[in-house]
Amino acid sequence: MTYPLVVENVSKQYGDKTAVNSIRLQVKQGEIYGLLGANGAGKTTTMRMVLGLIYPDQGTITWKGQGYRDELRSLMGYLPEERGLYPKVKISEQITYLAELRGMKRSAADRSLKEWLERFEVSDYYNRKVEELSKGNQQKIQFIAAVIHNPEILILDEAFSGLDPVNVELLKKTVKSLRDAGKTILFSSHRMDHVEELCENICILHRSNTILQGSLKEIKASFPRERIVLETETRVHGLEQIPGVSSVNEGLNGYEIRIERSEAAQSVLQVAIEQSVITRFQVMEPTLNEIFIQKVGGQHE
Ligand SMILES: Nc1ncnc2c1ncn2[C@@H]1O[C@H](COP(=O)(O)OP(=O)(O)OP(=O)(O)O)[C@@H](O)[C@H]1O
Repeated sequence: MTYPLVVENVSKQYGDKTAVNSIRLQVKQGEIYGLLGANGAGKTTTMRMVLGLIYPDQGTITWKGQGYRDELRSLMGYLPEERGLYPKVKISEQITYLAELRGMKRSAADRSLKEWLERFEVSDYYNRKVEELSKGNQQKIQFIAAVIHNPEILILDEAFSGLDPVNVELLKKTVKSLRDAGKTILFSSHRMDHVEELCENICILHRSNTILQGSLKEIKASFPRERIVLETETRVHGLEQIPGVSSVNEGLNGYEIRIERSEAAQSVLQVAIEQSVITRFQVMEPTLNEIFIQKVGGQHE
C-alpha cells in the first residue's frame, strides 16, 4: 500500500507550548481519515501543517513522496474551522477569485461555481453578498470555495458544524462522493456519529499526543462490549440484582443494561427468558462516542 499523504513524527511548538507532539498519519487515496480530539488537542495545527500554511519543527510531511512545494496549492482544498469569506463581496466574485488563486481560469471557475450552486440548490446566491446569507448557507459557499478547483487532497475542519440536518446529509453525501472519486480527505469533527459513518481510519489526539489510532473497526472490536439492548413483551424484574450488572435503564421499548464483565450478558438473557418473551437481545459494540469519552473524558481539561 502506498499512501499519498504521509505525516511522519511531526511536532510543532508555540513558544514553550507543544501544540502537536510526534504524530504520524498515513492517508490513502479515496479515504476520509478522521482526526479527532477535544478542543485544543492539536487537530487544526496538524491540518495547517499538511496544507503548508505553517511548518513542523520536527518530522516530515510528504505528498506522493515529496515535501511541500508551491505546485501543491492547486491540488489542495481547505475548509477552515473559522470561516473566512468576505461579508460584503458577491459570491460569484469572491469564489471565482479564490479559484483563480488556486490556478483555475476564470471561465472554468465560473462554470464550476454554477454547477456547485446548483448541486447545493442555491443557484440564486450567485449574485448575492455573503452577509445576506444565513450561517448554514454561508457554510455551503465556504465548502464550495474548498472544492471548486477539484483538489486531490481535501482538508475539512468541522465541515458540518452549524448546518441543519438536511444540509448535513447533503454535505455528507458530497464528501462521500468526493471520496469515491478518489480524493484523499482529512476530516476533523467533534461529532462521533459523523466520523463513524465516514471514516475507515482514525487518530485521536489528546493534549498534542496520539492516544488511539488505527482502523475504526479494529479499535471498536478491541474494546469490551458492556452494553446490552433488551426488548421483551412484558416487564422483567430484578435485572439490577444480577451480579456484574452496573446499571439498568428502562426506556419505552425495553432496557439498556450496562455490564462490567462479559459473563453477565448470559445471566441477563437467562433472567429475561424466565420472565418474558424476548423480542430483541443484543450485546452492543461500544460507540465511538463512548470510546472517545473513555479515552479522553477522564483527563479532559
Ligand atoms: N498561533 C498559536 N499560538 C500559540 N498557541 C497556539 C496557536 N495555535 C494553536 N495554539 C495552541 O496549540 C494547541 C492546539 O491547538 P489546535 O487549534 O490545533 O487545537 P484543535 O484540536 O484544533 O482544537 P479545537 O477543537 O478547539 O479546534 C492549543 O493549546 C492552542 O492553544
